[in-house]
Amino acid sequence: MKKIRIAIQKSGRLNEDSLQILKDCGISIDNGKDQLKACSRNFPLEVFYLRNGDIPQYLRDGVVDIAIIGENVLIEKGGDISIAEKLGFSKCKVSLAVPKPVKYKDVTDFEGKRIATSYPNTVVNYLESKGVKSDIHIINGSVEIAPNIGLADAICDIVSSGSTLFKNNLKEVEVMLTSEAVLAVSPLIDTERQLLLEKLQFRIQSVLRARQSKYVLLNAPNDKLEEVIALLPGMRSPTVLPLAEEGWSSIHTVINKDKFWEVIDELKKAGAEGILVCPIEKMVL
Ligand SMILES: Nc1ncnc2c1ncn2[C@@H]1O[C@H](COP(=O)(O)OP(=O)(O)OP(=O)(O)O)[C@@H](O)[C@H]1O
Ligand SMILES: O=P(O)(O)OC[C@H]1O[C@H](OP(=O)(O)OP(=O)(O)O)[C@H](O)[C@@H]1O
Ligand SMILES: [Mg+2]
Repeated sequence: MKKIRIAIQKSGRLNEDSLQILKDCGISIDNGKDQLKACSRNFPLEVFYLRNGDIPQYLRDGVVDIAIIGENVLIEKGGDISIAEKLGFSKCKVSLAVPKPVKYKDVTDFEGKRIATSYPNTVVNYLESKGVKSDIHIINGSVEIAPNIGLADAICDIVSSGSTLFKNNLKEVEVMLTSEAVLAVSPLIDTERQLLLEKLQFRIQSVLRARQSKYVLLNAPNDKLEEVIALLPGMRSPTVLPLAEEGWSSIHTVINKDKFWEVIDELKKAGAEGILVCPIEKMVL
């Protein structure tokens, strides 16, 4: 039987979360340190540990079938490669920034300016779409220092918390794109491995759904049930079970983890007590 070949980042920001999502999908990987290739014991899958920036080419050549990679890298180097799934981690933006004291009007301010970046295609395409032509300087790391050492007038790089920009006295002036980790697919994947991809995607979707949700249990007096239930959008409708104490019920439901904090005060006001919130491991619809 063929194995599906997945590329994940060898080391860096995506490595740990990529391995974790495979683990949450019940896929165990024999992971010797410093190995470049590993196999799963319980799923027909081979893992290749590669540099993030090299992955689009491996996908294009069909050396790997799928990959976990930053969407921003696909936009820069792999416009032809399709995305099977957004994975919800490593969220960031790719933005243009200028020194804080610069008075910024609009994107035409970049006309003829020197921009340092590791994302030349992304910048050129963005500026071209606005009819702006700049002078692009490609550098591979510590991009934010470029304006301070006189190498460039502006930069384009990843922004997350904004603290790297802040430390270098820069301000974000244009957000070109938002990105997160994605599951990307080689255009050359064969039919047999496509079926394995579908199995893997089924598992990933159950894991991602579960990560977004909480299992909530609470008690409420019977005369308040309707009011409490109206506040709880569940998978279908909540389970209601009688408590040993007469006149009270226990309500069980699944709720979006962010939604829970929005309704907690209202639930208490409506008469809910003993509220328990539990993690969900997998969620199959
Ligand atoms: N500060 C950040 N916050 C959130 N996500 C980020 C951040 N920086 C990078 N990322 C995301 O993680 C990906 C990997 O970033 P990382 O810095 O680990 O690797 P790299 O140096 O770009 O790649 P390589 O593996 O080729 O050395 C980026 O492509 C981006 O999608
Ligand atoms: O807005 P922030 O939260 O400060 O994050 C943005 C920074 O994170 C990334 O660098 P990283 O730490 O990955 O270092 P690198 O340049 O060595 O890749 C990116 O290149 C930015 O410099
Ligand atoms: Mg980085």
